[in-house]
Amino acid sequence: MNKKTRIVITGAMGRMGQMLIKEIKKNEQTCLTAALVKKNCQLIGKDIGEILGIGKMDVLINDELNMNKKDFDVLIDFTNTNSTLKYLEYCSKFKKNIVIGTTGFSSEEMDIIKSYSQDIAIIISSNFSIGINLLFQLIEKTTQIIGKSSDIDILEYHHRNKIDAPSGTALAIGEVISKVMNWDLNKHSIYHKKGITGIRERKKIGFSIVRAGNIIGKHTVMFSSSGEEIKITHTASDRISFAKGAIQSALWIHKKKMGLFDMSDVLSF
Ligand SMILES: NC(=O)C1=CN([C@@H]2O[C@H](COP(=O)(O)OP(=O)(O)OC[C@H]3O[C@@H](n4cnc5c(N)ncnc54)[C@H](OP(=O)(O)O)[C@@H]3O)[C@@H](O)[C@H]2O)C=CC1
Ligand SMILES: O=C(O)C1=N[C@H](C(=O)O)C[C@H](O)C1
Repeated sequence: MNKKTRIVITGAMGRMGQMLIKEIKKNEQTCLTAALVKKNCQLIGKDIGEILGIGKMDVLINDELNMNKKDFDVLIDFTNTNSTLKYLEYCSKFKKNIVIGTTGFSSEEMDIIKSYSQDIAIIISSNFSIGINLLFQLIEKTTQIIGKSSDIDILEYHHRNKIDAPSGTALAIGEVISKVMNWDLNKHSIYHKKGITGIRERKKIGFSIVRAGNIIGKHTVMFSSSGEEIKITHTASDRISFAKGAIQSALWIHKKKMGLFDMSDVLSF
């Protein structure tokens, strides 16, 4: 019988961490070997399964990845940028592959992540849902056809607790559009407008951001041209869509030796 892929989850008590652990428990191809939380968390030493109400998993909540390299195959991280880079360093040291879901990295931090991919295999994706990765394809095609004759806006909506903006997904959509249009996204973006802003500039992508309630994640791309408007929207109604994609990615990257990949490699779109 094939061995299960042994997974470490960081940010175990986070919104994504909890969803990932629940899905790992259900998946016959995976098992959880560590559930990591911030230092001095009150839950350290307790069984993660019992805390999440899904039955004892014999994995005690911990704040240190003090395992030697034989204890896990892949680490999945949905925490914050500083924490992710710490775990990435650990994975590189012990030649363990990593799935990164955390968003909000600077371009310098992305360069650091890329440098580690010479030693280990890394999957990083701002959005592990299949739907958003399909949307990337739809946006690329739409931009090729009507990008030159449209004002293009990206509207993203998330829960009130999201600490980064715009979303990683919105930026990824912006990069898809910029690549087609041969633009530098940093120079071709418009953010919140206030006061007498003047007429909208052409050749710029407008970003609009909403943080409210418990919105899981919604992204709308709007192409407005004279006489018509096209809107393409993806709505995530449950974090399970992200968790399933991240776990599929962990299974995919388990045996890879090195390299930097994203969800489109896993889906082989
Ligand atoms: N790529 C994708 O498909 C998706 C990406 N995301 C991204 O994932 C990230 C997390 O999102 P979400 O789960 O909603 O956020 P949460 O804040 O709910 O979860 C993050 C968790 O990480 C914990 N944490 C912080 N530092 C450390 C550390 N050093 N070691 C271990 N745990 C730590 C936090 O603890 P504490 O609360 O005590 O600070 C928290 O429990 C965000 O960047 C978000 O944008 C989210 C959904 C999908
Ligand atoms: O913080 C979230 O919740 C999400 N963040 C990701 C992003 O920044 O794009 C993905 C998803 O939209 C949910």
